[in-house]
Amino acid sequence: MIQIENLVKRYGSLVALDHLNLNIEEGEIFGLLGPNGSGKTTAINCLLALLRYDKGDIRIFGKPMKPNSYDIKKDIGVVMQNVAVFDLMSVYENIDYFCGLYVTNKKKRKLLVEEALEFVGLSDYRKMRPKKLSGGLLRRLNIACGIVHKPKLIIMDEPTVAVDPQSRNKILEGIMELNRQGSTIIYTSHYMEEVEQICSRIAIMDKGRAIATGTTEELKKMIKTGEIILIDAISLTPDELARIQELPHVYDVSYTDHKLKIKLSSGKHNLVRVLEYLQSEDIYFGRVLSELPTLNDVFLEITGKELRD
Ligand SMILES: Nc1ncnc2c1ncn2[C@@H]1O[C@H](COP(=O)(O)OP(=O)(O)OP(=O)(O)O)[C@@H](O)[C@H]1O
Repeated sequence: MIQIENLVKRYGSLVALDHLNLNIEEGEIFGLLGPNGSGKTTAINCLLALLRYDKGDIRIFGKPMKPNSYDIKKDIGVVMQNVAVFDLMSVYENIDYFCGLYVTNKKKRKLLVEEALEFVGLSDYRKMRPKKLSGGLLRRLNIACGIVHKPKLIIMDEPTVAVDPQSRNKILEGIMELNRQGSTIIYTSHYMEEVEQICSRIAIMDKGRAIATGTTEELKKMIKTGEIILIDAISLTPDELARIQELPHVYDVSYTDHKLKIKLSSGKHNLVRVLEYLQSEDIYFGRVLSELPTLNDVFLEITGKELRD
């Protein structure tokens, strides 16, 4: 559905997109995950031909995307990072206005606006002006305006930033529902939990490049870490620490403030082996946690820095 090839965008001497390559298939919820400044919004703006770029090719629905590609644009719904609605119009009028940009038939429009209101849970707020809505409800209105015409492709740029948990869940459920109804979705975020929860495939972005692309499982298999064991309230001698380092699959051990963190590659019985060793040496310990790697670990291992700010 979308092909981005070798996309380069510079702002003066700053390279915001550095030969970005992406391939997005019909039916996906495709996540662009990256820290602030990694180039997600720039990529979206180039994709929508809102921003000129220096090099590269963008094709949507098999056709080259240009600023005047209205035949392509009519099938795209956009929910931008900054809320863009009219303060002097009510909730209903706002959604109706955006719908009217695509749908001229009044009857059909009324039906679509009612559906969008229901969909984002704003039916009871239809007469309210946007200024009276809470931050979360305002975001939901922003979404309703972007999706009301039922586009084939929906692009959402960080729609849950600074949103309360209730609205966030509503938004995430809504995105999955839109996808079930047939829309392909591109979703940018710097929240790895959200992206893991809803996206069928993810491109991890850093410094304007997609440094890894795949399903959550595929991304996690790209790194050495298969399991992380955390043990609290433990006292170890340097010898004992060295023995733990030698256990099978262990490749990194850190020990500070009586907290032990062991990184292991995937393998059966990793935790059992560690616990058996501690027991055999009569070493006391507190809480034990065994965690699977997160997308933050993927980012950390590939870039050497944390995904979180
Ligand atoms: N109009 C602009 N002029 C100059 N530099 C810009 C402009 N827009 C973005 N940049 C820079 O380009 C880089 C990529 O920014 P972009 O907004 O695309 O990142 P992002 O991943 O969307 O970040 P965020 O999550 O903060 O929105 C950043 O270093 C940013 O400072």
